[in-house]
Order: sequence, then C-alpha cells, then structure tokens
Amino acid sequence: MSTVPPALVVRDLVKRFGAVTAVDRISFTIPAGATVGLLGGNGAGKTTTIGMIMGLIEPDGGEIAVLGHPIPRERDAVLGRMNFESPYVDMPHRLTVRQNLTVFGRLYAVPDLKARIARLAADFALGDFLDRRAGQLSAGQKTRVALAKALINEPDLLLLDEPTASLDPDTADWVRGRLEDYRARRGASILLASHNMPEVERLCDEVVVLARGRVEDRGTPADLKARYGRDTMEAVFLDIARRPRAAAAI
Ligand SMILES: Nc1ncnc2c1ncn2[C@@H]1O[C@H](COP(=O)(O)OP(=O)(O)OP(=O)(O)O)[C@@H](O)[C@H]1O
Repeated sequence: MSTVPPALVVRDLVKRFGAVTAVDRISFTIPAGATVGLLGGNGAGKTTTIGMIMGLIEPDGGEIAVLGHPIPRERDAVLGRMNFESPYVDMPHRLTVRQNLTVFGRLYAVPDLKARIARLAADFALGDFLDRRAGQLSAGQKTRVALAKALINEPDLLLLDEPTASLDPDTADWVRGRLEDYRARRGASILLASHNMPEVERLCDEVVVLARGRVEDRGTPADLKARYGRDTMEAVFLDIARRPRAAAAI
C-alpha cells in the first residue's frame, strides 16, 4: 500500500453566498500524481471550489486536506507546495512581468530565482514582454504569465481555473504540452477546471462534473464515454447538462 497521501481530499464542502448555495456538499479526491478535471456549466461552483482550496474563500462547511495536511489548520505546511492560476486573480498592473515573477518567487523563497524566471520565460515564451508592465499585456499573454507564476515554486499541487480559455488554438495546444511536461517531470497533481472537453480528455485521469454546486457525475473520461454511449466528452457533458435535474444527483 502506498504511503503517499492524496494530493487533495475534499469532503462535504459547502459555500453559500446569501441565498445561493454555490457549493453544496461536494466530495472528491486527487490521488498523488493524478490530474482531475472539474467540469460544469457557468455558475456550477468550480471557481468557488478552487478559491476555498486555495484559502481565498472561507467554506461554510466540510473538510479540505492538501498533501495530507488539513486546511486551514496546517496551511503553513503546504502553502509553499501548492499554487494556482486563475483569470480572476490579477497581478499588480504597474509592475513588469519580470518584477511580478520576482515578487512571487521571493514569496515562495524560490532558490536561484533568476534562473527559474529565465526557464519559465523560455517555457512560456515570455521573452518579448518580460520587461513590459503586466497591465499592458493581451489576455493570452497574461494567461501565459499567470501560468509561469503558478509554476514558479514547482508546486506538487497545481490548481488551474480555465488555463487556456483566452488562448488561440495553437498557443492553447502548446500550453497543454507544457503542463504535460511539468507533470511528467515533477510528478505533480493537478485540479483542472475547464470548459474545453478535448483538453479534459487529453489531460485528465478523472473528472468530476458539477451542476448547481453538486456533483452530478464522475469517472474517467473513458468510463463516462462508455456509460453514456458517447464518443466524446463534449457529448457526455451535454447529456449531463441537459438531463432533468431530479434524476441527476448521485
Ligand atoms: N462573491 C460572490 N457573491 C455572490 N455570489 C457568488 C459569488 N461568487 C460566486 N457566486 C455565485 O456562486 C455560484 C458559483 O459560481 P462559480 O464562480 O464558482 O461558478 P463556476 O463554475 O466557476 O462558473 P463559470 O464557468 O461561469 O466560471 C454562481 O451562482 C455565482 O453567481
């Protein structure tokens, strides 16, 4: 039996915003080294879930354990081993890309920071705008900087919120390759919120499908396709999204 704890355990997680229950008792696990997709239509609760795992949003109930450590009680033990990318969390606009990466690298006490930034700049092709202010970048350039920032501390658990949403197809494909390289090199675990079903099929070992804050279904992409009698995750997603709610909860 493996002694390596799961990268992430979420149990009965709840978040309410006034009358809206954004996350309604969801549970899932990311085994060490696995990539799990968090799927669901707009407003399903994906970003709120990631926010709670990162400690940016306080849950109303449930438990979270990152790399074997309960959060928030033992957050200090794992903060340096996790990181995230989200289009909703902006970087200081007046700092250049290099300055931003330097600030984040220092926060994580990254050794040999200059070399690390040079490596990330090469990996994510940031060279043309490394010394430009973050506020002057295009959406796609910002996303690549956000991914570089997310990998600056070589996290064991990486939380990605629609990492290719603003990228052109060529760049998106290339970024997926970078994520695959990183995962293979580091043995990292990834939680990937995405609306891009080919991306999910390519990267995810397992998916959790949310609707209105609840887990609607889960499984490997192959299992789900077989179970729904579909050839693609896109078709599975549409089947789940369009089925009558009352029959759905598991
Ligand atoms: N700060 C907030 N205050 C009030 N309601 C919120 C807040 N944040 C999220 N919500 C609500 O919680 C629900 C879940 O939102 P969330 O952003 O987690 O969904 P999502 O699955 O990430 O959606 P999308 O695919 O559109 O990004 C939505 O109904 C949203 O309107």
